[in-house]
Amino acid sequence: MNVTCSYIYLILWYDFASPPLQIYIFTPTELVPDLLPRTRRLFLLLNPCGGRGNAFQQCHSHILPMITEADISYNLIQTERQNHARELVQGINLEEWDGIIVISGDGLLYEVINGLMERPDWEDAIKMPVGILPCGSGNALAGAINYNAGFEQAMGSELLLNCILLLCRGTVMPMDLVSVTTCSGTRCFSFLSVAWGFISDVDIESEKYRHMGSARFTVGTMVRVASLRTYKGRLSYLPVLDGHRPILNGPKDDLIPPLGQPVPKTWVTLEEDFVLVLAIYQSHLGADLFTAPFSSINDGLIHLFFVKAGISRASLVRLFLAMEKGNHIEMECPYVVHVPARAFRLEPLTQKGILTVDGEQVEYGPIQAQMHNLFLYSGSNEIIYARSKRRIIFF
Ligand SMILES: Nc1ncnc2c1ncn2[C@@H]1O[C@H](COP(=O)(O)OP(=O)(O)OP(=O)(O)O)[C@@H](O)[C@H]1O
Repeated sequence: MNVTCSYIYLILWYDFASPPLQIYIFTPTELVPDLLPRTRRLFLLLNPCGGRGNAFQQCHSHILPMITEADISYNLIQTERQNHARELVQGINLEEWDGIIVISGDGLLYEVINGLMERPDWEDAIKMPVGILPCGSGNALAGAINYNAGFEQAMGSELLLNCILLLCRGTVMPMDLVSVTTCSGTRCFSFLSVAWGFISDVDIESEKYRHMGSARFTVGTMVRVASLRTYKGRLSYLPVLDGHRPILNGPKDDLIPPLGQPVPKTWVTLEEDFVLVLAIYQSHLGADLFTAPFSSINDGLIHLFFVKAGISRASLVRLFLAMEKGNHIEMECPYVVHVPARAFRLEPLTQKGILTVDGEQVEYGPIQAQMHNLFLYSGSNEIIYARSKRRIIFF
């Protein structure tokens, strides 16, 4: 049969971006390679020091065989130091890649997103899909992606396998991105959380137990519960009054006045003794911490949680245990408050403390943040992609 002339060619392939199955019917006289979907090219960044330091082994035993099978081509670079990934993404040619994937914890993705935003062509750079294959300690974004994709909550290799499958499948979806300004005026971009008090203390103080993997947080929690501290601070936020998202014009912070100027009168301000303040925009704070069950990857909301002083140690432990399955919301503990917001400002009034953005320690002092729903760096499954004004992820 001469297929190059008088027959209609029926070519079936799976279009990963528009499930389920798409049928493409061609009536050409010739099959040309341009008509077939191009092999995806991914820029893989591996942190050999993330989590228990086994990313390299996971890469060779699971990741590379599966993505090769999925006909994805890649360049794999092992990061050599902190901020290496940030520098690398500032220099890449965007045209050459279909996505940047970190094989690490959330910290490396934080570097990648901020590296992209620091480029002079950030408006194009941020359209680059990004993704995460969890090989860190907390793996919060991977936990959120896994949940969003409908998988059972998973940890370790199971979570990694789910995420590799989603990457191979290749769907993209939008994700929220928040700009955070610290006391020196430095601005960074955050996809996960801002934390102060108990959570950031555990995160940073448990670095010394890094060899334990995610168990480091359990040990850190116990240590911190034993010497429970409270922090005085002022928390102001712009509440969500209607169901609509504000119309924002790019990454200019148009909801928050500069630090040092008072917040608008429409904001709510409270001064308290806090055990913790957490602003989270994903469902998970760690792969096994289902902190904001009502949150979705692109709901445009900052979920503000705070725990007030007065909570007993036992209640705090119960809170974190229930959080594993997301049942802490039903506890209705009077010391625990949740408010959805568009923007917030946190002014610590206690002299010493730890503040983190996406689990990374930042300078201590007043900090504020706002949601940018025009640049949604999707995290959902694997790859985040910004299409025009929205950021989308590959599943
Ligand atoms: N070669 C390297 N040596 C030392 N540190 C590195 C290297 N490459 C990257 N890093 C740094 O390691 C830090 C932690 O990385 P990562 O987030 O991947 O792991 P994690 O902290 O164990 O996981 P998670 O953030 O999910 O808790 C990042 O801040 C990153 O800058």
